[in-house]
Amino acid sequence: MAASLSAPPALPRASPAAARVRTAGAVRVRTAAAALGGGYGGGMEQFHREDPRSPVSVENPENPVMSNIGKSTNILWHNCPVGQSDRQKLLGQKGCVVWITGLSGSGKSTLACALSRELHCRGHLTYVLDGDNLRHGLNRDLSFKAEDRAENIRRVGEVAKLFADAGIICIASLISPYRRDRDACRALLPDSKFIEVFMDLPLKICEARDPKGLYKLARTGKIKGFTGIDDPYEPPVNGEIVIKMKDGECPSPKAMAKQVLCYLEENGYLHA
Ligand SMILES: Nc1ncnc2c1ncn2[C@@H]1O[C@H](COP(=O)(O)OS(=O)(=O)O)[C@@H](OP(=O)(O)O)[C@H]1O
Ligand SMILES: Nc1ncnc2c1ncn2[C@@H]1O[C@H](COP(=O)(O)OP(=O)(O)O)[C@@H](O)[C@H]1O
Repeated sequence: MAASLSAPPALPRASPAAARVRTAGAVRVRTAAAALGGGYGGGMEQFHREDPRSPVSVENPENPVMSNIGKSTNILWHNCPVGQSDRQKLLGQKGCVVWITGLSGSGKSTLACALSRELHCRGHLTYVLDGDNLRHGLNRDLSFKAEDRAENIRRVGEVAKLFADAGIICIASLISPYRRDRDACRALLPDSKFIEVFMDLPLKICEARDPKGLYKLARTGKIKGFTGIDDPYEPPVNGEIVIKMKDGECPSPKAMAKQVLCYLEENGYLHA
């Protein structure tokens, strides 16, 4: 239906790909103006996809769909002939994200490592994305104020999604204190590929552990905005897995890992 359409009058700084498709005379473009609701007039709006993030299948190379996403203009989704299901078959598992959330000191990293080890021993490919570690590199420009935590979680959600797409069991271990940010990650991973694990341990226990001495610093005002002390933690409402105390005891790292492992087994993630 777009074959009769011509390119909009002033396509801002066309990429080589855009130039290529324009000379083919069959351009469908979602412009920055259109993205803002202005459009180019002439019915360009009709070519918007409902979800500009969803992959564009370039089934008809004569008629590709150009998109503007965020600050990226004139971009085109390229499909690869080897897909997620091919990689999953190769690995004998389903790519997914095990998202571990909870207070500092609740045992997120301990569970992430124990789970990764258990899965590895059973021949499964995993990768751990640990909040502390990522803040040494990818997220080193981010602080602990709310908008930076949100950006932290957004980036890790996107990276985790790539790992899951690669067929890997990605274990993300971050405080991720705000429900909205975690839910946004869940939305990135449909088909139950986002498994939220809540470390439901009382603040008192986490604070007593205080392996890095951060709670002490927060209590004396030397760290501001510390989660659980003077910054909020919003527990999951409908998470898949809850790790909690039993008879006043915290389950051992192995027991916590087993709980998650059973979930993965029972829900078919450990088979392609
Ligand atoms: N203000 C404040 N609040 C919470 N945590 C703090 C803060 N400052 C430093 N730290 C240390 O940073 C680790 C948490 O990083 P995350 O990336 O997981 O945090 S978040 O998800 O963006 O909230 C966290 O690591 P864990 O103890 O492993 O959770 C802390 O060691
Ligand atoms: N299940 C557990 N039983 C006993 N101690 C634990 C358990 N999980 C973690 N710990 C201890 O608690 C402290 C905090 O654990 P950690 O995994 O670093 O938490 P987080 O990543 O949530 O900050 C560490 O000293 C760790 O050894």
